Amino acid sequence: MLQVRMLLRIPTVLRSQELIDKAFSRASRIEEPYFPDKIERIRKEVQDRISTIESISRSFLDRLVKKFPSINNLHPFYSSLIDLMFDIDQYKISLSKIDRTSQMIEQISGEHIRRLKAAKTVEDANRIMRSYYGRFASLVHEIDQDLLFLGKCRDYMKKIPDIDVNLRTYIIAGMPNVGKSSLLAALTTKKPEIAPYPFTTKSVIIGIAEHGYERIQFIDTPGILDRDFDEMNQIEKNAVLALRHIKGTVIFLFDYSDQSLYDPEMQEHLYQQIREHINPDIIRVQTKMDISREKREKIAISVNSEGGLDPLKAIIFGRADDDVRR
Ligand SMILES: Nc1nc2c(ncn2[C@@H]2O[C@H](COP(=O)(O)OP(=O)(O)OP(=O)(O)O)[C@@H](O)[C@H]2O)c(=O)[nH]1
Repeated sequence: MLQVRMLLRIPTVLRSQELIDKAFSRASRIEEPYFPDKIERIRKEVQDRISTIESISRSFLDRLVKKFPSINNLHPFYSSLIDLMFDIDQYKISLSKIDRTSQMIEQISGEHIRRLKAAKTVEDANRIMRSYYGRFASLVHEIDQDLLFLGKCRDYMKKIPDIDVNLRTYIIAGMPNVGKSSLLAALTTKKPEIAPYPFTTKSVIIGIAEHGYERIQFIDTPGILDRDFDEMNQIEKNAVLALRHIKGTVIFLFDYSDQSLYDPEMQEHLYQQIREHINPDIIRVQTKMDISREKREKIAISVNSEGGLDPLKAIIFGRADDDVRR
């Protein structure tokens, strides 16, 4: 939970030009009407402008460095998802460049303010101001690609679902179109998604069921084909990472109906792969009983018929210690 909150608090990432415009526009509003002596007035004005630009830009950059989570502190499910989508080394490099730029802004601001103190004429002061604006803008432009990259990371991270690692959790898995999303919808408060064709679940989806005082978490994963991890597409990899890193019991759905897109052997093989290599805590469940010719598994359900989920609910909510895990 903590990790997700961290992700949600990451501030909007401005592009360089936006940051420069923001700082310059705030600085341009500064005027010092109270100094009778012109050079003193201009000196004070330029100094205040430099300090304003420094403080606006540095507070933004420092906040980014502070609020972007350190990959090492994230729950492995999140760090592996981020790793799947982005280059983790680039993530670290971009954050450290931003940190360094903030320090350099502090340094050039100090230097220019010192030079300003020695300025004798209004022209000198204005020249120092122009030099500062130029140096500042080029420093910020240098991190434009880093800001762009981190902005994309942020947008992605905000979409990662909010998994509560403290709740009892079931992860619904199986081949495409077996009825995973329908089961999630039937067991929880999550509205069903329209899923007319395979691979419709693109990322991990969470639903919660309230049972007495307990909140039970269900995680719907994208359908997986039975192939090596390296051959999988990003969507299937999402499912495998959820299965690998989220602690919980897997509900593996078998579809033996005529509607099934995959034959029983393929489904069995995928089941065995998950049980042996990813998570041994796994329950076999046959779905779509209302349109299946025969019952092949001990737990057989249907989301479409009255009481069709009872055999599974007895296990989950009744906590019946089952002999169904093989
Ligand atoms: N008759 C019947 N149809 C079902 C049942 N469960 C799911 N379906 C249908 O099967 C189709 C696929 O269901 P989904 O829940 O989208 O399957 P999924 O496994 O989440 O699919 P992907 O996300 O694409 O892997 C839909 O048309 C559902 O309406 C069931 O118990 N009985």
